[in-house]
Amino acid sequence: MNYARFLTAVSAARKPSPIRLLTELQQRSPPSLISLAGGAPNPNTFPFQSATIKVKGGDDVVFDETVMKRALQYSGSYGIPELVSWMKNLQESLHNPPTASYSPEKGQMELCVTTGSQEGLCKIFEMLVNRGDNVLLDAPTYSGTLAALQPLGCNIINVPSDQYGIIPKSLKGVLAQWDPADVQNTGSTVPRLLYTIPNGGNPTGASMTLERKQEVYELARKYDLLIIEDDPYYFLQFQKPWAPTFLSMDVDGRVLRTDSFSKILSSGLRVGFITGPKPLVDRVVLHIQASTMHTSTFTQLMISQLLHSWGQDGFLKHIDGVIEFYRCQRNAMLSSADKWLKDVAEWHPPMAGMFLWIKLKDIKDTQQLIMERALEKEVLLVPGGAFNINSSDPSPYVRAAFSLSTPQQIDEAFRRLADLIKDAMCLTDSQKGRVKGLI
Ligand SMILES: Cc1ncc(COP(=O)(O)O)c(CNc2cc3ccccc3n(O)c2=O)c1O
Repeated sequence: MNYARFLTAVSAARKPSPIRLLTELQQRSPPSLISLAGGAPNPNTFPFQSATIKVKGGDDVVFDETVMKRALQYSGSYGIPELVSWMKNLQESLHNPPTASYSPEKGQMELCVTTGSQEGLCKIFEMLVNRGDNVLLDAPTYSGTLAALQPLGCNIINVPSDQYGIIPKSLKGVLAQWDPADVQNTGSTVPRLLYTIPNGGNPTGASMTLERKQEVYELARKYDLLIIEDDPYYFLQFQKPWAPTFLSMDVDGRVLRTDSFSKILSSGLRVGFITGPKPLVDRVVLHIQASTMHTSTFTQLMISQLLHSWGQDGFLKHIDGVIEFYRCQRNAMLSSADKWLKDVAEWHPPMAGMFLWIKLKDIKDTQQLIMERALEKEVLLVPGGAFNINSSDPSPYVRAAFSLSTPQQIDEAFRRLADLIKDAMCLTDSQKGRVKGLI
């Protein structure tokens, strides 16, 4: 892979920070080293002494005075070594990436910790996307991705998809407007990136099949695309075996995968991961050095202690409990949807994630209906337009999350939604004319 062709001028210009290099060096040196180098504050001046974080059904996370001093101090930009190595081992166990055994220049699997996968996405886009670039993704998509991408001034090209994710034949059709031979030419307009959410898509709940991933990967090889596999719902797949990932089939070193602990350990701790080819992950780390320096050492140590006490088996056992919770929530939402909405809406049961993507049958655009009239009925959902490449494009969909409300609240919410839709349908034609989005 020629990774240089993917980098923006800004990313290519990034250089290692000498100070950060010293921190990495010091972290790898024996305690006998005496450093007068780093401008780090003396932790003896910090007011926090120790901490014990109680863990449900497990060993507490204990920060004694020594650990607390480390937790409160600067750390390396890749992430603290013990967390990075634990995660690398997990990625190798789960995905067995071909790149794990590659040389660095060939795209060896590298991993860095990010402050949520949102930071990972933002820095990946800023590393790869120039103004005017063509970027491929299957819309509707996560609004946070659009928020990170659109200000970069790229041209987002939609790839048709359905409840099983990207439709390979449609991707082939979109790419057919370019000649793969043009790919390496400077000034080529061939897209260089394909972004997708392969499991429990946000907002659609769609999950890609292995066959589709394989076809998409082959097209990415043909047109030399990087695949950004944004997979925060990977651990929320309701059926096993979990779908093989793009990372697991990445023989070329063309997959950048973002993972997140938000849906399984904590969203407020803000810990995510990028796994991908070393030449690209290293560039993201240079950006981290110049921006946040690193994700909070305290939260990394907290999570690392937990994961080391659990081991991979304990972690996966915890995940099983999380999956059971969301499966019950999903089933509750599906049963309430059947009960209240089947005459006025349609949907596909999600096989992962935390969202139900509901198409209202007689509504052209849900924006006004939800943002004004739903609030009167005291029910809140996200109107589908928020997930469109052009948010002002009408959307007959609403996104309903089954993560936080109880089954009883979900049932009452859908009763109110059904009420709202029927009210809207009973409007006279002239009244309908005044409510934007009604067919
Ligand atoms: C596909 C996809 N990729 C990346 C992320 C970011 O997750 P991170 O690891 O926590 O940074 C997400 C998080 N999605 C959401 C977050 C959120 C936060 C506050 C309030 C509402 C939120 N809604 O609605 C969301 O969908 C996601 O769905």
